[in-house]
Amino acid sequence: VVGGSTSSPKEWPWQASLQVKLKTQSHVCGGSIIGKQWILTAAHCFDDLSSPDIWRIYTGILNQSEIQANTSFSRIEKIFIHPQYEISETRHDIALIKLETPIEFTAFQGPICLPSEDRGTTYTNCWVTGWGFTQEKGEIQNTLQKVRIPLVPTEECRKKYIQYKITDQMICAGYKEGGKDACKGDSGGPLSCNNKGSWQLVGITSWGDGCAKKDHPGVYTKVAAYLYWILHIMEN
Ligand SMILES: O=C1CSc2cc(C(=O)N[C@@H](Cc3ccccc3)C(=O)NCCc3cc(Cl)ccc3-n3cnnn3)ccc2N1
Repeated sequence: VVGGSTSSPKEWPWQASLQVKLKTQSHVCGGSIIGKQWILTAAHCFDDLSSPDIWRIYTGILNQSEIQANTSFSRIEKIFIHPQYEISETRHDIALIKLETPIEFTAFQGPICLPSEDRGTTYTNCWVTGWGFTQEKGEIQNTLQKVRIPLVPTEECRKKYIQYKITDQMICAGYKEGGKDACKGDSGGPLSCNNKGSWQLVGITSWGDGCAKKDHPGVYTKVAAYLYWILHIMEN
């Protein structure tokens, strides 16, 4: 996250850190708890890391330094990639993770609501969170960062991204002057919006042209456009 600040404990209890252990272990993507056995994230996180066995899912943590050899984590039972997603494409950048065992909900880890039906609700209090870089040439942060970012109307976003396709299943967020944005390591994480006191998972951090550049908003998978897919997978 560029231009953000340090989060407090229990502020974003749905935020997960999706890590891969090969010879070494590292944070790869963010994710959001949407059920006791379910994490919603981005499909591109699994582009060449598709085996469930190499993943370690950490929930209820604020600092990466809390992760030691003896820190508990969840294993992946199954990864559901959206059927229309294509590797290194931007469309349908959404994936559901089913955990091997359900996690308990506490003040430190618990679910965020899925948005209600896509009725064009205007969200005015949206935040991006993650352990990603604070600048393009940066590094993974120890403490979970947060930044408030306004949504950008799709038509305006299309004007900024002429050479890309901004679909109706994407949502843009950013400041005209830049300076605040998601960045490397934040993808898969939540764009959380507080609507009348309840936090809703409006977007999944997906892609952008650089980080926090003027006239280059971040692009998020619009969760409301995938409600039927999400609920179908969770129910079956
Ligand atoms: O310990 C480490 C070493 S460095 C490192 C890099 C990344 C990374 O590039 N992630 C990409 C996505 C990715 C994930 C897995 C494999 C390959 C790529 C990302 O977050 N990308 C974020 C994409 C993005 C989204 C928005 Cl909304 C706005 C701006 C951007 N950015 C544009 N340029 N940089 N960020 C993830 C974890 C990492 N952990």
